[in-house]
Amino acid sequence: MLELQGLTRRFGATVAVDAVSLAVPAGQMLGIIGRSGAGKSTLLRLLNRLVEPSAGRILCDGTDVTALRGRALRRWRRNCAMVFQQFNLVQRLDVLTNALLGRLAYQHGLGRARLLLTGGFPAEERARALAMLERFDLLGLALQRAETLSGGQQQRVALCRALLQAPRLILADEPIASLDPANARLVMQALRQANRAEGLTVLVNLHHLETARAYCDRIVAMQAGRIVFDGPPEALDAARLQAVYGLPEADLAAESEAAAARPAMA
Ligand SMILES: Nc1ncnc2c1ncn2[C@@H]1O[C@H](COP(=O)(O)OP(=O)(O)OP(=O)(O)O)[C@@H](O)[C@H]1O
Repeated sequence: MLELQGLTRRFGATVAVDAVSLAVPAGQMLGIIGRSGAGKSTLLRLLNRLVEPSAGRILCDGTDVTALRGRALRRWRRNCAMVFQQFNLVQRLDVLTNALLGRLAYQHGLGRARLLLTGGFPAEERARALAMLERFDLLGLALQRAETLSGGQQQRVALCRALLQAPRLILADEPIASLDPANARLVMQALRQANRAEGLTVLVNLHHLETARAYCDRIVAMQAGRIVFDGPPEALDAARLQAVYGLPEADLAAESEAAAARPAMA
């Protein structure tokens, strides 16, 4: 169980995440929606401690994640695999090596440096990565450079890399915002499959309510850093959405598409 208690993050005068409290049972696939600037990315970045909270706590199975330091913090970050809108693959490396980078989280010091320099991952790890690629229908591309792949294929490689990290949580920040509908579907199916098959908890930021409805167990809607809806997909109908955002679903989708077209904030 992941628990956020009054989690808050301020950037100067902006309250990006405002006293968010949320309990996410293990194995749940949670979709987070909201208008641009609602605080969705900041919330995910708080969870893996890429961003530090201004107030509040994060607990995972009773452990205070907000207090972790050093090796324990590294272990937590390994437990939280991130999937990004722009895939973040190393373009000049092949697909197999990109997937294997998920295993780097288990190496430190000299061992890590050696792997980075030589790419010489042990046979057992390579076999594991190949099996993962096969599972997501990418085996035939294993030796191709990442830069030769379509966006949808790249995102599925990024998901393989995340799963090879053997995480407990997947934090996916608008994973399909740069993809066409067919590729978006494949990536969402892959994410859902990882959630179901491995019981992984998934928190996924999405622009499209329809996608969140189709794939998630639960939807949280954010506005100005706060949670304004939290419930099952079927409870978030058009009327409720209009009440939450003050605009119809079509306008929300159009606004979200415009936001996705803008370059992501570093
Ligand atoms: N590093 C930062 N420095 C200053 N302000 C920031 C920073 N990161 C986020 N913000 C601000 O915090 C608020 C929430 O931003 P965030 O990126 O979390 O929203 P979002 O819902 O993910 O938006 P989008 O869908 O456009 O990515 C915005 O007002 C944003 O400008």
